[in-house]
Amino acid sequence: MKIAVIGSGYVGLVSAACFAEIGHEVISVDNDHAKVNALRNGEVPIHEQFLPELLAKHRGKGLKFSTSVGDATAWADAVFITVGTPQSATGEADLSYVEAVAHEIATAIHGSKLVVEKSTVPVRTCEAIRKVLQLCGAPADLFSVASNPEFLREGSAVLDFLHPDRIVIGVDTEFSRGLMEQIYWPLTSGEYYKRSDALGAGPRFSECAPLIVTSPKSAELIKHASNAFLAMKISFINAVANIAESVGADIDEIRAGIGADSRIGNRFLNAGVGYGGSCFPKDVQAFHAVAQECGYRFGLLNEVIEINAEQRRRFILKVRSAVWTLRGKTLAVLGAAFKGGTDDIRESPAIAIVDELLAQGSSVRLFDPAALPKAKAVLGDSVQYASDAYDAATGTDALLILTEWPEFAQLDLERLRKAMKFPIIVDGRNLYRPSFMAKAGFAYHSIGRPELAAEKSAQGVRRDDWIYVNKSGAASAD
Ligand SMILES: NC(=O)c1ccc[n+]([C@@H]2O[C@H](COP(=O)([O-])OP(=O)(O)OC[C@H]3O[C@@H](n4cnc5c(N)ncnc54)[C@H](O)[C@@H]3O)[C@@H](O)[C@H]2O)c1
Ligand SMILES: O=c1ccn([C@@H]2O[C@H](COP(=O)(O)OP(=O)(O)O[C@H]3O[C@H](CO)[C@@H](O)[C@H](O)[C@H]3O)[C@@H](O)[C@H]2O)c(=O)[nH]1
Repeated sequence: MKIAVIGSGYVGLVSAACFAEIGHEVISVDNDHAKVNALRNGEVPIHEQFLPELLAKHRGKGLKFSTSVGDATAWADAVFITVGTPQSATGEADLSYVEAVAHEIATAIHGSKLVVEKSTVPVRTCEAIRKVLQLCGAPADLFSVASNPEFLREGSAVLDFLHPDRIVIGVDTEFSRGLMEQIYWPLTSGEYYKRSDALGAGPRFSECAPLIVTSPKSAELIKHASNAFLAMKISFINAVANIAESVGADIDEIRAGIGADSRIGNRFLNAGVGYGGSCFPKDVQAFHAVAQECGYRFGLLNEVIEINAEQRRRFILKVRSAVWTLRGKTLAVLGAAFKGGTDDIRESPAIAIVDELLAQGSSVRLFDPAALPKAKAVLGDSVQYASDAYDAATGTDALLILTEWPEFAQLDLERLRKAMKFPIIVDGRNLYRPSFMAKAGFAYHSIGRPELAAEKSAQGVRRDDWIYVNKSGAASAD
């Protein structure tokens, strides 16, 4: 099958590489000429596991790059739209990029064509795309429009694409259903997983990817509802963590107790500084706007958003409690990305927290394994950039963990403690057990878990005298 993928960002590039991996001929298109040139020259614009390997394997063979939507559309059987749908000033999704691409596609529809909407969009966007294509002169009998929402997560995008929990196709013609089924057949039949070079094959994954066939409108709603539900899970556990914190209970124990109920499950119940990224914040807002437009007041989503915002504010107060006053303090910050495994800082809680710490008079020494170049682009020289976690910790009053990178959960604590002026850690991702950290000589503060005094006598532990551990989670006076 010949597939054009319009937009070579996180979703477009990963989808294009994976479509090539499962045997299709693919053109990945972007209107950013520098990006396309870089891709042609073998550069990989984003940090994503297995993406460099897939690009190297298929570049110039099953996978080509272009800046022309028209040429790629004219050549392809199916054209996937994967451009951004950012949040507009009023909360709803800004569909101007999708619309612009639809205009370009329309002019190149001369033979039978399937247009597939893969960006995250409000319900009825497929309908709108169909109208735009017709208005721009594409003959109605030559094309179909389908919805195929994408559920990949950054950091594990390639494996998520190749081993999905489900593939959702929203179709309303036999033609579009047939083509979509053909495109995903290597995954839904399990043929891909039998290949000796299949990525990520093994007992962790099922033998065939489940296919869910719906109407385009249902598919569009499935995507928004999925993201809103996952965001709700995170806000829910964060709210429970705040209650646990106020009474000295332990959110880890609570999560295990809740998650053992198979109707609930324990995934996506990690308390922390709240969700970020390019999807949840904008998609919860956009879904709320969709509900409003349908005449339904979806107040639950407002609460999800508010709890998430509150979580960042509470974290700042927690840091302030731990170091007494933020003014004049030097803080090590581990993590800039919105989550571990990615260099993406869009809507990152870490960046928002760093901004607030700076505003309240602290200095920051920042380290992230992948996101420093992107962090530099927004933070400039307002912070110092460290070469690793220990460099970041050197001479600091406290260390904050803001991103759940696996390597931040395996730090050499003795080395860290020696590097710091005072052994204080405020962990916004609950990466360590409090009892373990107390034994390692740290005043360790985390989210929704009991605070234990440092056990070892170490330089700076005398500070425990004035470290104010406020059980209600409220701020101490500055
Ligand atoms: N990032 C994720 O993890 C993820 C996962 C699932 C769904 N989504 C959704 O997928 C969509 C894309 O997200 P993303 O993170 O890949 O965005 P992105 O910003 O990383 O990439 C979008 C790309 O589209 C290109 N583009 C914009 N207009 C274009 C045009 N007219 N012609 C050609 N290229 C054009 C941009 O240059 C950019 O490279 C969004 O709707 C998002 O909500 C994202
Ligand atoms: O228990 C958890 C799980 C996640 N997070 C945070 O939630 C945010 C989002 O994480 P994640 O969902 O793993 O990353 P994304 O790459 O944004 O993926 C989400 O958004 C994508 C875009 O729509 C969807 O395709 C995915 O299915 C959906 O998981 C990050 O800030 C995480 O730190 C938590 O705080 N606690």
